[in-house]
Amino acid sequence: MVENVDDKTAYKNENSAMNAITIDCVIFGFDKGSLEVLLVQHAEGISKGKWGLPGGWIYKKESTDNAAHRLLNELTGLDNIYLEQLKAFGDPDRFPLRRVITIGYYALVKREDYNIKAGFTASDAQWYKINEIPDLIYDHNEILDYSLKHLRNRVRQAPIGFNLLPEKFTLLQLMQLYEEILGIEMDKPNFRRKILHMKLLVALDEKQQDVSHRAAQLYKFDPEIYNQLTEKGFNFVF
Ligand SMILES: O=P(O)(O)OC[C@H]1O[C@@H](O)[C@H](O)[C@@H]1O
Repeated sequence: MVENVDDKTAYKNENSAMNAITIDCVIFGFDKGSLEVLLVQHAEGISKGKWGLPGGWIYKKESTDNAAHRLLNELTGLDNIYLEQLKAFGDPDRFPLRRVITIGYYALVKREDYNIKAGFTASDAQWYKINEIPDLIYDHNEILDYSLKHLRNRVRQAPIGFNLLPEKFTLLQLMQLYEEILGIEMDKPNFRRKILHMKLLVALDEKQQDVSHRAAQLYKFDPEIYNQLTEKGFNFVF
């Protein structure tokens, strides 16, 4: 029990906390081989007309996790997303009017599985390619950069991102997924050797269909090894 804090002070502190903590969500989407981020255009307030990450204020009787899901849903229509908390961004000058700390959340989704619809305080919601991000409000470009670095570390340690591919895929599709998320170019024979060495893939007795070039072999993930690697983690060095 904290001493010397009367009810009035506690009430004041609770109110000030509600005005000093916000949520921001970085939603990465993968679509046709390209990595994108979901942004919203503000319809009101000091950032009217500008683009930023979907986020905002937390209700008094709401957990931060619930606030993240609610805000994302109200602003963009996205629902049932697995959001992971990233970290708090607390630069004293990050918000122009007063001290506001924001809690970052992030997710990586298959774009085609979701429909976007702007609502609440957003006039528009759009996916932006990762290398075509405009100037965002407040510190949102920094939050996005931090999230991207985090995502890049994560894909080297766990088989996240694999669920962005179709059930049956070619080695080239898998390599392109890694290249796009990591923002690097890979050597195909090297990638092939290393990925096959992990025994994570099952070669199918099937080839690509309806392609103009030479049809490539199709693979799928071995679910048992996939789960083992998800639990234990790995170190993907290409
Ligand atoms: O929606 P407004 O009031 O412009 O933004 C206020 C706060 O909500 C968050 O998204 C921002 O990062 C900021 O911390």
